Amino acid sequence: MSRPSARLRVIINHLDRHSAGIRAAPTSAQTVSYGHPQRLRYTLDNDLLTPEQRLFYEENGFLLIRNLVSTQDIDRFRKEFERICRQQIKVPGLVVMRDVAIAKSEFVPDQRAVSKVQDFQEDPELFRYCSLPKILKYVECFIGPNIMAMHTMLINKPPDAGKKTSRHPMHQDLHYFPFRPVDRIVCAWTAMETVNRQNGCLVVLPGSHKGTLQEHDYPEWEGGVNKMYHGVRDYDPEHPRVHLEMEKGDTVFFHPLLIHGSGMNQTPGFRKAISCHYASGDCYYIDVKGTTQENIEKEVKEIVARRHGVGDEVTFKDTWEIRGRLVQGERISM
Ligand SMILES: CC(C)CC(=O)SCCNC(=O)CCNC(=O)[C@H](O)C(C)(C)COP(=O)(O)OP(=O)(O)OC[C@H]1O[C@@H](n2cnc3c(N)ncnc32)[C@H](O)[C@@H]1OP(=O)(O)O
Ligand SMILES: Nc1ncnc2c1ncn2[C@@H]1O[C@H](COP(=O)(O)OP(=O)(O)OP(=O)(O)O)[C@@H](O)[C@H]1O
Ligand SMILES: O=C(O)CCC(=O)C(=O)O
Ligand SMILES: [Fe+2]
Ligand SMILES: [Mg+2]
Repeated sequence: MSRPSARLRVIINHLDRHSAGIRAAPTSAQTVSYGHPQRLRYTLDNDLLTPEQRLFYEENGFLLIRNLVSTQDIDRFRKEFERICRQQIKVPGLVVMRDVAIAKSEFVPDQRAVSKVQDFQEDPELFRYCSLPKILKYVECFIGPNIMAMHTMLINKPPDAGKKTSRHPMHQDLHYFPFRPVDRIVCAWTAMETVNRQNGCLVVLPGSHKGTLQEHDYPEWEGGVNKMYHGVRDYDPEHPRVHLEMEKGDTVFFHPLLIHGSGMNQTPGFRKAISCHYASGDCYYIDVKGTTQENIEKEVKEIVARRHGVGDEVTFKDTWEIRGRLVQGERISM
């Protein structure tokens, strides 16, 4: 086997060939602090990723690690989710979402109708996922040692009710985030059971993380679209895509500009996954006024106003600052 440094050089040469003219010339400060100036842009120097894994993330915007989270942990997360659905515990701040096809029907929804819980940062059992050392070791490779858990979800994709509302339109997660820099944000998404095309696995557009943030809107889907499920406008269904079929415990890390979605669940089971979006403790908030993110800011503020009876004094930034939790290192500017 060749020495890692030699293999890394091969990767850097490869990246140079493929990105000539795309990246700005590095400043001398960047040359000093990174060693591989601006070439390995999406990953940081670390002892965990192989050069091949680094190159894969650099080029594709995601990295799939098989069998990362133990069956025991996942079974505990599932039990806790069931306790929440049965309303045996109440978690402050938790958002429980039902599929729009069920929410809008006469049918009185029982616990099986929960399609997603979000913001479980106050549930110690579910939040354990966000602090798992094996997850954080990977997260550190992308965003560095100061790690904030910004957004948490357990997705329980329901059997499609016949209107294709169980789909998640193609989107970039950055659309929802008023913080930067973009390359110091990463999502960890773990399959809680076999996830395949039948039950609606993640679908990604490899390399789309190298683009910019696109305009997002509700897709024009006949059967309806779930609240806040914006999709990239002018999505081209012909674009090459990859279906990420995963087994229980497999975990994918992906960049917030990676265009992704998930297909409909054509099985009778509820497809489960748990995820957390992390940002570096030295990220900073931006004002989204005048940007494509204005529409999601408006919607979030309306929901917060309705739920908490507050007005304009609660900002988009506030809603993120309140939810963010430090899981490693220092909270510097978040
Ligand atoms: C990277 C990451 C950030 C990306 C994402 O997370 S994308 C998805 C983002 N999703 C969210 O943030 C969750 C948003 N959902 C929520 O906040 C809630 O579930 C709400 C939609 C506000 C509903 O909550 P809640 O008020 O408790 O429910 P209610 O039963 O009282 O319903 C109030 C009105 O909302 C409607 N509704 C409920 N669930 C959905 C739905 N899934 N899609 C569309 N409309 C829905 C419901 O029918 C009702 O409408 P009206 O009867 O007032 O017309
Ligand atoms: N018009 C559209 N706009 C935005 N996203 C779309 C559109 N059509 C499909 N998608 C998205 O593309 C992804 C794949 O959807 P689809 O329902 O075809 O699933 P699939 O996994 O390809 O299923 P199958 O195996 O049946 O082809 C999902 O994220 C879906 O929401
Ligand atoms: O689990 C899924 O279907 C993907 C959800 C997703 O991408 C999101 O909520 O941002
Ligand atoms: Fe997403
Ligand atoms: Mg399809």
